[in-house]
Amino acid sequence: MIQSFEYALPVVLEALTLTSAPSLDLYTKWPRSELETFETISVPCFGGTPRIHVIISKMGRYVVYAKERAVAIQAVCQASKVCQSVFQHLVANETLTKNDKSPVTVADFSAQAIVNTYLTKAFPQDPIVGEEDAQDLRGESGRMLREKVHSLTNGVLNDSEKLTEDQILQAIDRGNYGGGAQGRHWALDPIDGTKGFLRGGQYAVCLALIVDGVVQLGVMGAPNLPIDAAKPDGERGTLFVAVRGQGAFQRAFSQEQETKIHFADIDNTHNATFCESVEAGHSSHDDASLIAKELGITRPSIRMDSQAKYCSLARGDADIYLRLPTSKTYVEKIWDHASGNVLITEAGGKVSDIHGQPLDFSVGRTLDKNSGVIAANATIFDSVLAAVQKVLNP
Ligand SMILES: Nc1ncnc2c1ncn2[C@@H]1O[C@H](COP(=O)(O)O)[C@@H](OP(=O)(O)O)[C@H]1O
Ligand SMILES: [Mg+2]
Ligand SMILES: [Mg+2]
Ligand SMILES: [Mg+2]
Repeated sequence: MIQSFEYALPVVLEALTLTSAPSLDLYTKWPRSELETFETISVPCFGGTPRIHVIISKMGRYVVYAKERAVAIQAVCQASKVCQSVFQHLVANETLTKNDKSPVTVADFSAQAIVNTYLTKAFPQDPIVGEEDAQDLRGESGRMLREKVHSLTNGVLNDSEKLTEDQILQAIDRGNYGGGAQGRHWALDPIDGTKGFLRGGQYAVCLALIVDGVVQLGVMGAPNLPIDAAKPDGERGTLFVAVRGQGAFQRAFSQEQETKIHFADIDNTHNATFCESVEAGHSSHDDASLIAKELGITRPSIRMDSQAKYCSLARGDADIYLRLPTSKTYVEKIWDHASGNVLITEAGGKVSDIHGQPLDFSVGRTLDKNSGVIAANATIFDSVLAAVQKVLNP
């Protein structure tokens, strides 16, 4: 614990100069009395130097989110490991069909148990909105799955962190928070794109920190995404990180050095590439092709599962993401978009729903006030929105 302002100041400045101006603005608002709540931790840092010490605050408002960033990265990396190993050994009875007919696997449950365990250890007061719950793992009918999730989860946690079956069920069910507009909570999709995961396509472990209804931090692990889209057969396993006001970064799973990422330069939609879900039931392919025509796009769409689409845009592999409603009743979930949302804005993009409204993460577990999603480079966003509105006439 650092007690003295004089000692803390240079280290605070060192930490803040690593980030962009908004964080420096935060410093000026920092009440002197709160300096006593700082602690020093070691985190992977941006571009080059392997590790530095930074100061963090335990007070929600004035943090640079250094500890949150480091913990989220560790949790997502460990959960991604489980997904990778499960994929190689998944057997038929390790996948269930949920009430909404969507699939869930032992990897989804284990990834949620792992991330929630790390979050709870580091931030015991923070509630979590997680996609899965442990209902199907309880009782005699859930025994086989429960045992499998138990061994997978403990396979990743180190000796001092090992959990009993009951503790694993509790960890998963810590994701039952209702969300809302006040305070901090995490949003977790342990595997986004479970269908992609099952077919060997793209999927992502997606974790976001939401504070007073606004996404502040997003970390995504995409185990099947090539580190360089220009080398599709090259190394796979890419981690994406964004903190509001501090930029967007990617790194390989295999190393800690991060690279700053940004949308591709584009000023005309004719030259754009757009991406959409593989599943026509998640986003209307027919409407997307009409919108593409309206925008003068000639390149075929990139169909990709999961929030890897947001990642692809953020590093310039594609320019537009269209998620166009296929039914009037489906409501998007916050865990399907929270981490992608901050990644897009930090990489120079804009996100809205089909009405042009920002995604509202303050209304609970769902994006109840929104319909569909559009993301694009800020330079062409207005043209894309206009085309969406012309075609859908929402
Ligand atoms: N009718 C629907 N419309 C839009 N999204 C849907 C949907 N049914 C399911 N989804 C969501 O689509 C997500 C996958 O998105 P994508 O098509 O971009 O890969 C799923 O996440 P999970 O795989 O985490 O369940 C699920 O939450
Ligand atoms: Mg699901
Ligand atoms: Mg999802
Ligand atoms: Mg999921």
